[in-house]
Amino acid sequence: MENGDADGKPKRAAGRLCSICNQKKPALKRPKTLEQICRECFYSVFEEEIHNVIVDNHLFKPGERIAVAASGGKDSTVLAYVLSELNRRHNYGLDLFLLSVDEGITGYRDDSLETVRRNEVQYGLPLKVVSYKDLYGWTMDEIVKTIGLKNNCTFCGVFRRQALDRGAALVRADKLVTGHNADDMAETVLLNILRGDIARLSRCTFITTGEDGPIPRCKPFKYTYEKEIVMYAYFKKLDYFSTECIYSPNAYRGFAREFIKDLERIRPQAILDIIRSGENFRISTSTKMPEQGTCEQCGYISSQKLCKACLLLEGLNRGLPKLGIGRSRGPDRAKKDGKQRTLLSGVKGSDLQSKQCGTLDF
Ligand SMILES: Nc1ncnc2c1ncn2[C@@H]1O[C@H](COP(=O)(O)OP(=O)(O)OP(=O)(O)O)[C@@H](O)[C@H]1O
Repeated sequence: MENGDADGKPKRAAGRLCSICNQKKPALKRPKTLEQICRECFYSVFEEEIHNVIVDNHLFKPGERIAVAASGGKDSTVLAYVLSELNRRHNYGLDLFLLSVDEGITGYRDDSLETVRRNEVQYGLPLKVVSYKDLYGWTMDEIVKTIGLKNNCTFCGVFRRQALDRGAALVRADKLVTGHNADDMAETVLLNILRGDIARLSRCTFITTGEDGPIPRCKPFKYTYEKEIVMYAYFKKLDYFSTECIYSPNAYRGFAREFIKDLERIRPQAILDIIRSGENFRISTSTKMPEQGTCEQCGYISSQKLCKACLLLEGLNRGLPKLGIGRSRGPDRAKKDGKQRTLLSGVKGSDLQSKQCGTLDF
């Protein structure tokens, strides 16, 4: 029996000492395992789990330039901090820097970018900012004025994905890392099941994606719980921005989020189980998948003639902002749908099948 008292009862049961080091008083109940542990042991398991994920999945090679997609929020702030610590401690030999996208959302992104600018100094990581205005000629404030609140996340998700790739190319990054965490991953698995989106379901749990695209993206927090990220940021007193986007109610994802939180309350392991079931999902080899090519207009990867960003931009610039919105329809369905043809006159049939909103893709 470990650490037995004279009466034979283990000390751990009394809950007086950290269940890892058995020396210090516990400071928290670890959300992932419900163990009572001290602060130092929490830092160490939190950081070492991330290190193990990095090593086991061969995420980086020495000498690589790594862009940390930094929004100023808790996840990417903790990611930038922990990666720079691990890089030093384990000699990864990485050249790290911060990459931020300014979507042009007054009262939200301007404030969070201030946080990233402070992080640049605090962590000694150079920062590059790219903006929607420079890349696309539109800010999100202007887009929302044109299209209203509904569907604005589609524009933002598609544009951000491409903006991060373009920013990473500008600074000659070898890889991009994002702060997507285990909760985000489990939500996305659920959402892709609910939508019946087989293609995305099969790839949304990959730790690295886009190896055939402009730049590979990695998610070192794939198995890291959101609650632990918040605790880590809190105990370490990291400087991050915690306001929600003013344009993003994102109700559908919100339901999945609440459901995951309910499951977590009953059984914390549920988050990892959902990720594992997504990982074990296999598509029949006879299922036809979209072929990847490049956009005729901008040269970005696309399975259609025009990439989704160009299609959305074309709609905005032509005063038809709904042009690229909505789920794609097969050509037969589109042919039968007279209304659709009128709205999309001048746009070729295949454009209707452009990729959907990037928000369900990591
Ligand atoms: N404007 C941005 N600039 C750079 N990276 C971004 C930006 N917005 C999101 N990201 C990247 O995408 C990840 C997921 O973003 P999302 O908005 O879904 O998350 P979040 O959970 O609020 O993350 P965070 O706490 O880091 O803001 C972020 O952790 C970050 O790495």
